[in-house]
Parts: sequence; structure tokens; C-alpha cells
Amino acid sequence: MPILPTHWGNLPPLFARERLHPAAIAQADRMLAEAGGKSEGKWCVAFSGGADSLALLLTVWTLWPERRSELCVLHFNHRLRGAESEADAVFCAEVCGEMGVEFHIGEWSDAKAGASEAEAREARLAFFETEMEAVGSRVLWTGHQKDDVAETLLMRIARGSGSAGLAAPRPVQTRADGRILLRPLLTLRKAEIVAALQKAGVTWREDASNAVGDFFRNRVRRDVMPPWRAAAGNDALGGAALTRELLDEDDAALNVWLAELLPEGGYDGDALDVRALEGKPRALWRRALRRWRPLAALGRAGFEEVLALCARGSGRTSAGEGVVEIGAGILRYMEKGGVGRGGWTEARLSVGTVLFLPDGGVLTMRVVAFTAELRRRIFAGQVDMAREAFLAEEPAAFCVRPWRTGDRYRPLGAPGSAALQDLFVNRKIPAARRGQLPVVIGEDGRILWVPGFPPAEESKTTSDSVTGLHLTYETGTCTVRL
Ligand SMILES: Nc1ncnc2c1ncn2[C@@H]1O[C@H](COP(=O)(O)OP(=O)(O)OP(=O)(O)O)[C@@H](O)[C@H]1O
Repeated sequence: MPILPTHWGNLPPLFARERLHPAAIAQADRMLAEAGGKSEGKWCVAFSGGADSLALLLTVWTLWPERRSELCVLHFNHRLRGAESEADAVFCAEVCGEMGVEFHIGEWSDAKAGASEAEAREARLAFFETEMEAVGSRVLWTGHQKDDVAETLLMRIARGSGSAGLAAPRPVQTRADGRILLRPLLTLRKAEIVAALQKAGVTWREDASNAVGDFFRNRVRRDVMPPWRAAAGNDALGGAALTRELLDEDDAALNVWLAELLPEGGYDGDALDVRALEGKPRALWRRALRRWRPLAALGRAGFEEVLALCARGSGRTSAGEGVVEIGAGILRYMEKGGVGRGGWTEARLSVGTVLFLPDGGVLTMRVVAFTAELRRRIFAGQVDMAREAFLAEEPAAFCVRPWRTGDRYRPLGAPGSAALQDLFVNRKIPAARRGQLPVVIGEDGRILWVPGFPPAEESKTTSDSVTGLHLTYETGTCTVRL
């Protein structure tokens, strides 16, 4: 017994090109026009067996008859719903058999009970990548519709997202690797799609997990959307779709603006020249730093701290050139570097490191050239010792830790070393503050610097110093007051 009715080639008017997202349709037409009648590679269609992607498959098949022989349908069996998942896969294969289109299926070998939504999605996307590579395709069609837009918006708001994230799913998404994702059904509501298919006598597979699953999207779809739409009392899905379009425009505008300021290819190196961003809105700083590879591994809190640090431009300008330098792979954040907010013990650092301390302080160290002007500043005593120190040596590694009883230190100009505790008392540094200050220790275990004090006598800068080390320590947006 065939799945598709004999007249399935005559699609309901809902799926006419005028009803679909114009950007997706235009992109597809443009690709065909550019190919000039030749093949420009296969068009892959992501088909879950559900109503949306079945409507998508039938639509693409109908609207571009010349591409029928070059469609490649991809189905991923997540294997999370036992026999149901198997039945979905069989259904998809049968539909493709009836349509006479190429069908590729993948299975999630790592599927396990309790797998997360993100893991399942990641495995599916990896399968799509592999298959597209294998068949030489750069185009993937997916069946996202208007309900998906509203759900995605609500989900991403809950997690915190900017215009780039809230503008998803997009009708046309061009990825960095040149692949293009097309979502022509974004203009249609799920209920419309379902009604149109029903009327046409087309059946599909219902995803049982939509009704009972515990993924965030399932909960939003099932528990949040109906009361939200009822409470809005208007076309809430239309409102969400409009919001998405507006955010997409804002996002594109910011990207254009940023590209005018910083070269697109400038985000891979160890340093990011941000002079062009000086005085520009924070949104541009955020975007630039988000793209900068060395920061990619930072968690959200770490990223916000780096952004705050860079966007106010303090302390990061190297030798007056205005170049932000945060060494690649050597930026540590307290979560990663073993320094916890509650109490910290020790962090090993190397030159170029930016260390975020539990008191909100930021310690940086980098190599500096002692220019005549810099030497003049140092010798004239124009260095604020609470926040910076210059050392005439470049130890390969450092350790930074809080003060310990028994620590001895010989600041510049002192006749000999003294107990750090006594120095704290002399300088009237409150007891509560003492344990928070970073004590910088050199390779030989000697204290090189404690903010608020001059650098170590043995490391002092002389008129022979050519290069050395510049340490800075700042808390919050203002200089530390000791
Ligand atoms: N198992 C699957 N195999 C093939 N394609 C799929 C599968 N699941 C979903 N898709 C494709 O992805 C589209 C969106 O599906 P769905 O909304 O369930 O996914 P999602 O996880 O929310 O996607 P995204 O996170 O990318 O928005 C479907 O219309 C279909 O084109």
C-alpha cells in the first residue's frame, strides 16, 4: 500500500512559491541561474518523516522539477525511541522509494537513554556534514516553520542570546565553509502545514517525543507555547516571525559595520588590533572578541570579563600602539585555571597571561621593551605601584598565590627582606584585603611583586635594561586603592 496518494505531485496552494520564504526561494533560483543549466551539486533535504520535512521534500520536488534527479534525502535515526525510531526510518525510505529519489540514512551509534537534546542534534548535524561531503553537496534544505521560530526565540531568551542567536532559524544561512542552509517553510504555521497535508491525503510520522519528551524544546512546545499564544491574544507566531526578521536585519547591519572596521581574516592571530573599535559601541567590541579564536574556549563569565576589560581599553595597549594582546591559549579564567571564587591557592602563569582573580582583579604580564621614554617614567617615579610594576628580568614561568604567613619580601630600595605581614601592617593594608592580593613568585621561589609595593630589589630596572616584564593589576573598573 503506497504512502503517498497518487496525486501527491499536485501540492496544495499553501506550498506555492509565493507563500514560502522569499529569501530561500530566491537563493535557490539564483543558484540554478548561476549554474546555467549545469548541475551545481546535489541538493540535500533533511527528512525526519514528520509533517514539516515531508511537506518540504514534496515542495522542493514540485517547485524545481529539473532538480529531481539530484535530490539527496538525508534521514538520521537517533535511536532514542526504540521501535518508533526504526519505523520512522522505514517510512522515510519508503517515501523516497515512491518518489524515486536518492535516500541516505545514518544511525546514532552512541545513542543512549538520557542523551541530551544537544548531543542528539550534534550527532545529526555531524551526519549531515559527512553525507554532504560524500555526495559533493553544498545545499541543505530543512523543514523549520513558524512555530519553530517562536520556540527557538523563547528557548534562546531563557538562555541569554543576542540578535545573532535570536535571529535563528534563518531562511538562508551561509556558513563559513560555503555550505548553504535553506528553510523555505519559515512563513508557514505548523497547523497550516498539517491541515494542508491532511487535506491532500498525505500521511506522515508523528514524533511521539514531541508530546511526552523531556527535552527543553518539547517542554516549550507542549507547556509554554499554547498558554503563551492564548495570553498574547493576537497572532503571536506572526509577531515572533517579525521579531526574528528584525533581529536578522540588525545582526546583518552589525556584521557589515564590523567588517568595515576590522578585516574579516584578522581573527586568527594571537593579537587583535582593535584601534578601529576605539569609541565604537560595545556591540561591535562583543562581536569582534566573539570571533577572535584565542577567546573561543572561554566560558560566558570569562568572556564577559575580557569584554569589560578590553572594551574600556584599559591596560591592554601594548607600547602605546593600541593593540589588544591576550596571548593565544594562555588566557586563563578562574574556572579553568584552578583558581576558585571561594578561596584560591595558586595559579601557574606564563608571559602573556591574563589572570582573573577571585576579588575581581585582573593580573596581566607581558614582555616590554624599555624605551628611553619608559625608563624616564620609571626613574621619575611615575609608576603607580598599586597597579603596575616593571621587572628587569623575564622568568619563563611564574606562580601567583595569596599571601602566606612566613612570606618575606624585599621591595625596591629596602635594605633587606622583611616579613610581608609587617609590610602590610606598615602600609595599613586591612587584614581582609591581604589574603586577596596576588603575590607574584619567580622561578626561584622569590617574591617578585605584590601590588601596592615596589617591585623586588633584585629585579629592579636599570639604565642597561633592554627588555623586561610589565605586570599590571586592576580590580573592577577602577585602579586598586590599597
Ligand atoms: N532525524 C532527522 N533526520 C533528518 N532530518 C531531520 C531529523 N530531525 C529533524 N530534521 C530536520 O530538521 C528540521 C527541524 O527539526 P526539529 O525542529 O525537530 O529540529 P531541531 O533540533 O529543533 O533543529 P534545530 O535545532 O536545527 O532548529 C526538520 O524539519 C528536518 O528538516
